[in-house]
Amino acid sequence: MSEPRIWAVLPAAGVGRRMGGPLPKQYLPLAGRPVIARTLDRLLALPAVHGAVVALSPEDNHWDALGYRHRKPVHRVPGGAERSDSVQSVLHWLAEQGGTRDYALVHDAVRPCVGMAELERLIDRARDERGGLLAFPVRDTLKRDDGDGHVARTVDREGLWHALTPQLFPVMALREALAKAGEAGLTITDDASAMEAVGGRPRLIPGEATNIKITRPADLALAEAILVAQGGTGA
Ligand SMILES: Nc1ccn([C@@H]2O[C@H](COP(=O)(O)OP(=O)(O)OP(=O)(O)O)[C@@H](O)[C@H]2O)c(=O)n1
Ligand SMILES: C[C@](O)(CO)[C@H](O)COP(=O)(O)O
Repeated sequence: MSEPRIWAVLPAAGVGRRMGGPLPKQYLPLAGRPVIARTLDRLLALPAVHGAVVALSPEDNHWDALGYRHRKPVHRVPGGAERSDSVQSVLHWLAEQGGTRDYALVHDAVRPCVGMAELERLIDRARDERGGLLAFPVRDTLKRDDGDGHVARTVDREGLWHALTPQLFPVMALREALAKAGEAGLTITDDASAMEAVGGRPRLIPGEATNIKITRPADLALAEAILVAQGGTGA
């Protein structure tokens, strides 16, 4: 029997409401190369990653124009209404293609600054049933508001982490967890929260604050500065 493979799973079917503008943010140029192409380049550079599956909006008319090519396989599937639906669509496809023993390395298409060291750390430490996610501890003092623009109290930040992507889980376990969370009507903003909802305790693997998600316009300049600092703006 062949070894289980790791697939990069890229939810890329969002419209970028907070970014605004006509072009979805995953296709915006970042230091001269589209965001999604930079993200794919980094994930596919990992020897442990077999290939990628990208979830695109059914209305997407930008992917083909991108002409993304790689020596590893890159597949596309239709995404869904929510990020979790897009991830689920990829997992269904992988299961249908015989990937029931494989792993999903789920990564936002709009996190192009993910570093090779943190990627390798996640794969080294979380390639098992428990799985894991990149994250970093909350550094700032946290305030709870009173709903009227004033501080109600300061929140203890001890033990709180920012959840990043990638997040690494077995394809079938994540598929089942997302289905159960959906049936229960839970709001699932990341893949780990679906695993948690069915009793999982994913590993927190130290990630970098530079692994930002491009969400708002100012994030583009920040991402470019991070790429320059990493020495990684080459197209
Ligand atoms: N129905 C959706 C919604 C989001 N995503 C993807 O999930 C990632 C993280 O989501 P987010 O930053 O929230 O992207 P958008 O949904 O595009 O942004 P916004 O919430 O501002 O509209 C992005 O790569 C986005 O394309 C997806 O595949 N399918
Ligand atoms: C998946 C994610 O990027 C982890 O931080 C995040 O949960 C997406 O959150 P958003 O609020 O939908 O942008």
